[in-house]
Amino acid sequence: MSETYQPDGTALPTGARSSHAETPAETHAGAPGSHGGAGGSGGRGDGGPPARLTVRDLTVRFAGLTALDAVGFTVEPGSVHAVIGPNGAGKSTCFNVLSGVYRATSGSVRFGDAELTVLPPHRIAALGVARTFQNIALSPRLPVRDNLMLGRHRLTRAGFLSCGLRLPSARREAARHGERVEEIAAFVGLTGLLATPVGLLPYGVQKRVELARALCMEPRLLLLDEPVAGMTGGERRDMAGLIAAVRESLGISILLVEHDMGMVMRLADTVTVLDFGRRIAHGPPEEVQSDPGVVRAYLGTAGPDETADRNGTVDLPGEADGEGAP
Ligand SMILES: Nc1ncnc2c1ncn2[C@@H]1O[C@H](COP(=O)(O)OP(=O)(O)OP(=O)(O)O)[C@@H](O)[C@H]1O
Repeated sequence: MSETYQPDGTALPTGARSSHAETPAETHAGAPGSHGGAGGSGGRGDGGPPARLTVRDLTVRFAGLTALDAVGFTVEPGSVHAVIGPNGAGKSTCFNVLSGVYRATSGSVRFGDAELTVLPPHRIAALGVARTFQNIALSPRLPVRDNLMLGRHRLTRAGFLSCGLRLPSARREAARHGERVEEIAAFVGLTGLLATPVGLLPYGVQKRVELARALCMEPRLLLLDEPVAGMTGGERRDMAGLIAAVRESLGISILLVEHDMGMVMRLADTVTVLDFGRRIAHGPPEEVQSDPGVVRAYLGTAGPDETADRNGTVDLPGEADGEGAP
């Protein structure tokens, strides 16, 4: 891992944006890293400046099926960008290409100066791209602290031998990572739960642990795959507030796939809508919401009585219940 570690010790960028300040960061326990991080191993993923993500002509084919068809969009540094669309639209495929799990058939994904389509997942993570999953991917028997420490793994400089021998340098580094984990746990509201096995926590709290683990990677770009799926109304509100705080306090760019339209409309600066692998709309949430093509994609062409077509879980644009409100 040593080649991926950047001991820059810098703070994560503090967010300067305020257009979505409905949920102030003060509701969380301070921004981790906004006061210098936890020492040398607490630096941002690659020590570089916030980077733009540019997706161009991205195409993915599986045998005879085109899951993504020349899709393009840009995620500006420090912004929240949502990718939405009915079931099977290609959202997860897009995320899987961005994180290196799937190979693109053609097209380009640039993150800063790096071309992601040629990199394996661990190299993409090393550039500061962290991901959470639709289904929780944590170790349920391990306490929250250990799950978060796993997020620090790629930032660890000490080698196998020095860790095994418990050399002072390795101990110091482990202590710094431990402090950083505690800072991030406090920010996410998990301080009292660090010793609790993840499997014993309510679902909504587990989702927060997942987000905290992604933050432990010191990302510059967070890919959140349906972060409020399966949550209660209260849990959704908490998570929406937390995502807003991550952006406001840390300035991390966020790319979000989410079916909760209330949450998308309130959190996102820009929305890209996919349908059958094609981009059918793109722009600010309020524009996209009233786009006839988008309404048609969600409703189906047969009319509003057939709202349960491809899309049993999605609130239709304009019908958000506000549960996702930060
Ligand atoms: N590994 C794969 N092999 C073959 N087909 C796939 C694979 N992954 C996705 N697909 C197909 O690609 C299309 C897009 O799927 P994808 O999961 O990206 O859609 P989605 O928008 O994320 O849907 P959902 O909202 O239901 O998660 C679907 O037709 C799906 O069946």
